[in-house]
Amino acid sequence: MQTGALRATHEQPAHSIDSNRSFLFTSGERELRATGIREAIALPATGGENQHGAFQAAIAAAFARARQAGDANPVLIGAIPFDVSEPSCLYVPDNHEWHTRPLRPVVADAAMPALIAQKSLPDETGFKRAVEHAIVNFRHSDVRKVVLSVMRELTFAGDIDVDRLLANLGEQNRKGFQFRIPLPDGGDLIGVSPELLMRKEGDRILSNPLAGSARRMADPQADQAHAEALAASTKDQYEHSLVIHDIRQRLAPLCAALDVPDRPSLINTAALWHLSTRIEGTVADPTLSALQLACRLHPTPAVCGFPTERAHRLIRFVEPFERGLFTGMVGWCDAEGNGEWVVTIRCGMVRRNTVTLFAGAGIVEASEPKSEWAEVQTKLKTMLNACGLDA
Ligand SMILES: C=C(O[C@@H]1C=C(C(=O)O)C=C[C@H]1O)C(=O)O
Repeated sequence: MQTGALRATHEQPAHSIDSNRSFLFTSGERELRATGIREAIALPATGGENQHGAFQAAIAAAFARARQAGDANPVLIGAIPFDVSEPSCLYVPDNHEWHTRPLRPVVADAAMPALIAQKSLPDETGFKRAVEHAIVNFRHSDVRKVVLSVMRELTFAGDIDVDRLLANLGEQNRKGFQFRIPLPDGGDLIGVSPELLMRKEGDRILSNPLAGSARRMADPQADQAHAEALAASTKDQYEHSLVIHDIRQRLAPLCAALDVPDRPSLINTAALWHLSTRIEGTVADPTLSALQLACRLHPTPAVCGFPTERAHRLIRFVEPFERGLFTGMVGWCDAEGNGEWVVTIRCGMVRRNTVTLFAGAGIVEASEPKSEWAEVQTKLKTMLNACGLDA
């Protein structure tokens, strides 16, 4: 087979993964369902914005093989980690279909097995210390923002029904992008992301970064007050503006037109309010793919910090765990370059009876350790609630 060299080093042989594994990606009223693994691509996405680099060449070759095998319009679906030098988790599935999303019934949480243990890494003290460390670092360097996160490991009394958990997740944010991606170790990455990194359809592109967050409240007046306070917060506006500045800088040279609103608007999920900016444009070279453009933006200061490289170094220094796929990107694309890639947040890895959750928060000089801890706990709620648990 032509791919021999690649497979030997970076690709997971398809036969080592259960061919019945299933994939899901939802977007608005549409959902992409796929089954079976025609090919798995683990090649790191380093240089992924470059059309002629090894990564894009491997994907083009996989599409060509799928077409040769009779799939007229193959898709690529999967996830790319936060650190693009780590293996990708991408697949060309055997079969895929687009559906209109069914209206799912609310599923009773009682179906989840009992929680028997949970652990946060770092714990509250460790996280607050990391935030303080970052704030001190801002005063002595030109790093302006860093996103720090926590990992929560949950152990249940029995195996998790992934379909049931996914159905519960859908209730947390119907407007969000739901996903399920099989992991090479037999687990599944699942989540419901509110954040669109890149959508491309023909020559039109859309990116909808989020940064700046506030907790939703049960009382409508208090909820509205939280939203207004977020919109008026200088700290959150600043955090947001660093993301928009970076995305604009990266996209502008590639676009014939680019519309970046002057001020963010507010969006919400069941648990959170966010500052949001819809950046729309037209690419100058229509052959640029959604995945190339997503690789050009990733990791944005919404999940890494600013400036990117130095923030990334600070994360490696202070975070006591590997992020893996968390704060990477997840989505799909076709051989014509259309596709959607969202930021891998509000997510977890399900492996038999364990669920590993992640959440992060953007830290700037005006941040307070206590409120940043509260923010990551609120972000964990999306997945915790789907597991039938309180934060
Ligand atoms: C990192 C996460 O979220 C990111 C950080 C945000 C913030 O700092 O306000 C908001 C949305 C996301 O870009 C997460 O949910 O885990």
